[in-house]
Amino acid sequence: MTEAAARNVSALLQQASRLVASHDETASGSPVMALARHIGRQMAAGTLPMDQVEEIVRLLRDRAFAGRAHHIATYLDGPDEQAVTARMHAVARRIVQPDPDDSPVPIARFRAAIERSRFAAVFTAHPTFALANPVYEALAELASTNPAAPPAHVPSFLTHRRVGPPTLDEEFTLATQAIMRGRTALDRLNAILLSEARTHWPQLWSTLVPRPIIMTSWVGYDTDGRTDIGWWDTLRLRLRMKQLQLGRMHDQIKDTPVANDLLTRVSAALDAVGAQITACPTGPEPEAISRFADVLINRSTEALTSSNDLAATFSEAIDAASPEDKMTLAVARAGFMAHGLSAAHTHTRLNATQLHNIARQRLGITDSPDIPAQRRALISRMNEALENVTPVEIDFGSLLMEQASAGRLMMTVRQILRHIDRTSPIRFLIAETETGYTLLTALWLARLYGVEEMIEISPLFETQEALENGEQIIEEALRSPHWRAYLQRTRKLSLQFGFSDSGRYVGQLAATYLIERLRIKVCDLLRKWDLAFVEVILFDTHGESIGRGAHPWRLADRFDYLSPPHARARYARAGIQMREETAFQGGDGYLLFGTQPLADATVSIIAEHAFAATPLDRDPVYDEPDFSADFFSTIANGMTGLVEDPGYAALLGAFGPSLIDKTGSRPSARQSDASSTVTRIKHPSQLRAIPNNAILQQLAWCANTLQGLGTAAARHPETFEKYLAESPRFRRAMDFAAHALAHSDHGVLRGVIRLLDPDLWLERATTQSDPARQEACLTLMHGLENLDFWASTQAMFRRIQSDHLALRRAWPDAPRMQSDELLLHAIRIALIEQIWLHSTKVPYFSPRHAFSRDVLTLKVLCLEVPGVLGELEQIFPYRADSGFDLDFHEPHGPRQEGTYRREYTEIFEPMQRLFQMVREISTGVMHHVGAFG
Ligand SMILES: C=C(OP(=O)(O)O)C(=O)O
Repeated sequence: MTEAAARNVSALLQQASRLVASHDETASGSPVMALARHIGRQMAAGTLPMDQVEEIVRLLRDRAFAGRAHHIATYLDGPDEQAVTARMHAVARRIVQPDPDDSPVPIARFRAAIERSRFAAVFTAHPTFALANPVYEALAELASTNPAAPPAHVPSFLTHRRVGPPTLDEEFTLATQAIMRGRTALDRLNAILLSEARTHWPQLWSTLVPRPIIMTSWVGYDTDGRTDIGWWDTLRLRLRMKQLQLGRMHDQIKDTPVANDLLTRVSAALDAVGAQITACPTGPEPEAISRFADVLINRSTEALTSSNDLAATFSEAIDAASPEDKMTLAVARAGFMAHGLSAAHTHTRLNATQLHNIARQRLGITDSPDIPAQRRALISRMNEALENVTPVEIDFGSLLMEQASAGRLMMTVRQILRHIDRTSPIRFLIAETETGYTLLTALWLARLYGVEEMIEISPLFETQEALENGEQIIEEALRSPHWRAYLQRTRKLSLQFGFSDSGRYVGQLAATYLIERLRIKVCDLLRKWDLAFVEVILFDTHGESIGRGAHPWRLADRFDYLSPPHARARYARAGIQMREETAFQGGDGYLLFGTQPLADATVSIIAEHAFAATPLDRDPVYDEPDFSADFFSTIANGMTGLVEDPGYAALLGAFGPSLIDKTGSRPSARQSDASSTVTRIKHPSQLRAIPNNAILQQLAWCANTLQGLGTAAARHPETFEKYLAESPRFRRAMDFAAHALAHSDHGVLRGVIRLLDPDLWLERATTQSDPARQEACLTLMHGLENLDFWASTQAMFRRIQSDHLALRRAWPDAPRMQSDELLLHAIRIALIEQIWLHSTKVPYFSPRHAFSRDVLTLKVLCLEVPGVLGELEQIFPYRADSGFDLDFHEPHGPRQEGTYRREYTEIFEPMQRLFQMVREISTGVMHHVGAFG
């Protein structure tokens, strides 16, 4: 860093620290705005040139990056090799000997404990791939070195941003790299479980096939709200998973001489699967599909269609192996049998409306499931359909012709189960389920295609309606004899809870309370319907950030927060088996599997959680259910009020979306079958949860974690304080609020809102003596008047701030944003102002298509800078076209090159650089928050 930049950054940091120290919640102006103004003036005066700003931003970003690396290490309690091994051994010993003063359990009990999958890590492609891949890698590497403090030196990258959003294939590659590390960590755990067994049961241990923890993926199979994944993509990626699984096993056993038969079989299967992948179509082309069908179907025996096909050969090889090879083979078998013919299990997903569509098309059911009064009739019609349905055989031609997306997905599932892997069940997740009718429709469709026994139909509870009425939804289905028979046969009930969608509507803290309540009610329901023998699979799709339900400080706490010990104990007491599943989401979540030491540490903590004893511990918060109900419903009221506040949508839609890069192949808005895209956000539901939350983080107000909390705390100040100190469950929830407060600042939010206020620009125009500058401020004032964000955002700010003041009164020592982060925000406000002001210097141009001067102003105010610069490049071409150098069959004459070079160097290029820094700051903010979205 240059000396001048270093001087500037230290002066700015001092100012930011003074702001933090002043704790001035009540200041009527915005101190952050004052800092931003100071930066802006220095930039305009040239005492803080752009290259220094860039240096300062990178410095602050790198410090945040170092802090994040350290945070990941502490999140995993230090990925230290010895500690991880010790943790895994302790788990194994506890299973063998739950009571250290008693003798070991019989092998049958040990077998029952480890041969049941009790936890799944689900790798999802949620779009949180916010950083460039080498930056993620560096972050994981630094975290793996287990620094006792944030590292002093970090790799210097010009930018932490991606070049562009990842494609589905890239997401798949990143997911499978993480999954493979997870599998290696599972092997390590399984080896420890087996060696512990060997010391107790030297003759029998090698008959054990542990699978307590498994890996699962939905990358390529989750089609909820996206129309860009064709069934051929799903099949191709599913075959790739098979190839990875077989290849992995091949490598594990290739040096064990007794496994020759096995190796020959696996090599042949790999050849066949390779050919199937090569033949995969890339679109709905009948001839290509017919060729694919030939290879897929006619080589399926060679490619293996069940892991059981290898069971006998595996056992023979293990029996014949040397003691050392026995362990190698037993571990390989465990991983293979636990996952079937895939590197990870398969979760597919679609939206409830897609199922309703197919029922309308095929069964003529036109009533709307959204109208409660019509549901009883709908359900009875679906029961009739279930009664009368006759399974149909399909081929790829049927799939090719199918128009309904739900039909296509179920047929794809059928083809996987028929030709790729017959014995591994497939999860069928249904987003936005709000009625039991949806579940019965899925069952009807599964029965139609003959896959009922092999799919795990799972509602996803994520809307407010679903969280509040989840038990009625399940009971609606349970009243159907078909649904009960389905549960009895499969002996499983799968449920999914969406933490971020629910959190953004009712508030993150209220959502987890509702989810916990629902979990307990499901336990009661199963007993009521004599289905306590059914295993309950609870899949939590939380993300890595607090806004998406991830505990901010420790992975162990994250598990206890998602799945509170109290609820687990209720299941244990009712004798109901439970499998927990938890999401590791694309980009951020894969970091916890980003190197082998991190993956090992993560799996060891999962193992500790999965085998933790579940006594019905006394947590005082459960003694006062009235307090919890009132406290969390006050939060829900506060948040639902905010969600409906037009100022909130205006805030999210103003320039928030432009602060973040596109971070995945999934669109930011839910798409429907009849896809439509939203231009201006009128309601938060027009955004998906991740961008919604990411925008809040960038605007420095984690509203979805904080809103309503102040009012709730103010209603019960003493109880609030008491539970903060005494209740682990309550304390964990408040850790979310603490983290949110550490990364929220009312001054920044106020600053952003003030920026959108035409009054501010009028005031600035009034104080300007330079007529050009005055005109510039007035242009921005008019533009903001047209956008009309100001009145509603200011009203919304009053709502937020009054709740916040109540929270600070109830919790005076709650954390605050620190100076580095505050300074990043202040710089960004200054940069935004500079971009806006530069845009007013664009010379007159006649409107081109729909792009006029007014449109330019509006788009720049919403920071749609790349699009605007693209248009301006057409209007003011400043680059010579290489075509001008062609031979035009006369002597080469002069070219009027660079006509608009001045505009380029004085307006467009600075705007471009400023905007790049605006987005670079976003990566710094993300490092502080510890996640995207
Ligand atoms: C399931 C969720 O994510 P999404 O629906 O955005 O995939 C959620 O966590 O709310």
